[in-house]
Amino acid sequence: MASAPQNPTTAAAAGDALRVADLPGRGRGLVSARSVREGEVLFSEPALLLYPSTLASLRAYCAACFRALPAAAAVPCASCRAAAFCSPACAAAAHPRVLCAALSHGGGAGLAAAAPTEAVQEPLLFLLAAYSLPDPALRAVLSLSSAPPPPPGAQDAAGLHAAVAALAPPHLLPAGFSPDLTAALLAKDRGNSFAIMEPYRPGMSLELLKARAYAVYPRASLFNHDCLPNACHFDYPDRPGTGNTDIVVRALHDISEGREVCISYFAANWRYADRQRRLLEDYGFRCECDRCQVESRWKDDDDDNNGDDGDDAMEEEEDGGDGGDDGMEEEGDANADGDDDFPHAYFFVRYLCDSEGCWGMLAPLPPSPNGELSHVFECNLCGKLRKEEDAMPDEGGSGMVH
Ligand SMILES: C[S@@+](CC[C@H](N)C(=O)[O-])C[C@H]1O[C@@H](n2cnc3c(N)ncnc32)[C@H](O)[C@@H]1O
Repeated sequence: MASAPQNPTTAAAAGDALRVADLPGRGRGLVSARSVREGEVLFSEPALLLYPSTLASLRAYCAACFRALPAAAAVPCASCRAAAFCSPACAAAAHPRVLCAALSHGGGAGLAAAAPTEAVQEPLLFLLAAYSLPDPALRAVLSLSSAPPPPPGAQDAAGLHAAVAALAPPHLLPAGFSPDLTAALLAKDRGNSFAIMEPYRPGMSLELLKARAYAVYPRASLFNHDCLPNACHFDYPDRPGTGNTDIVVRALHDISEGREVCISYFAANWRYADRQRRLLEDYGFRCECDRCQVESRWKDDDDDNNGDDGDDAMEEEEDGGDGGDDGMEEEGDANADGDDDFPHAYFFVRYLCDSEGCWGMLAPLPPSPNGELSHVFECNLCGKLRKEEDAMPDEGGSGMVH
């Protein structure tokens, strides 16, 4: 398996590829402002908010850039001594100040006591990072769309608010600090955070792929969902230079001007019932995309085989969702009565990674600066590079323009 490219943002065509549009029944969305070619980088953008996924990841990764900490040369944070940086430059950049103060609380034990499980650590670390933001950035987070309220018992917003109040010095908290603001922020996290995944290394079990951090990207948060997406995102946290935590979004295939550009909020091979449940519970809408319209007519979709774990989908992309024989569709799934009932089989063959146990999406590498298409596809989860002809020996161009 070839390694992932180190500079995947090259060859973005001139001119902004996307514009924001109000779309009936979908809120805001991103629409192509011109025709887009397969593999094109639609944009890359830095995070508005970046936070460690767990307390364990705080100890393993630089608190500023989230690269793995060098074993010998890590620079401890001079204030909290609990977080560390990979270099003096990152130490100078610092880490979120409310989080830093919370890490010092109780001689360093306060945060761990308040958040004993990873399920609590993630939202608490989010809140501590969000309450560290300067006012305009906090308002930008609050301008994003909100996830629906979690089911009763799923997230204790009042308890998380009390933990922030106990851990953070009051003078560091914003004027509007309140249980309502905390609940509003948590709804933004659930609806908009992206996982920055541990990059795949050859030989690594795909089950060990975890999020090392989560990030909120203001523009990428405007992507609506489609079960047959025409774009997908990549992260390259270990690439050299600045911008290693930037999100990179690439087109899966050619997109004509005026088309909405969508990503999938979870692995694209989930079954109809699981997709609908997740989208309704975590994002508050019923999906009526072309694929769902076809699959809603299938008679025996296995509703029992869902394994949905209730995690936030956009945020928890690393969990694969379903585990085991996991409610994921196989190409030519028995649900389909025949080829006519599975018109999107092409999509699965071309864009779904075929590495064992992987559920990533394959997007073409960007066209070269002179416009030549790459014909090599990169998986956004395991990093596999696959030649186009290896997926579809008898096919020529993509044939997909939407
Ligand atoms: C990450 S935001 C996407 C941007 C959002 N539309 C906005 O106005 O900011 C997710 C929310 O967008 C809406 N959404 C996303 N995909 C949708 C779809 N296919 N159909 C209807 N609503 C959708 C839902 O309200 C969902 O909770």
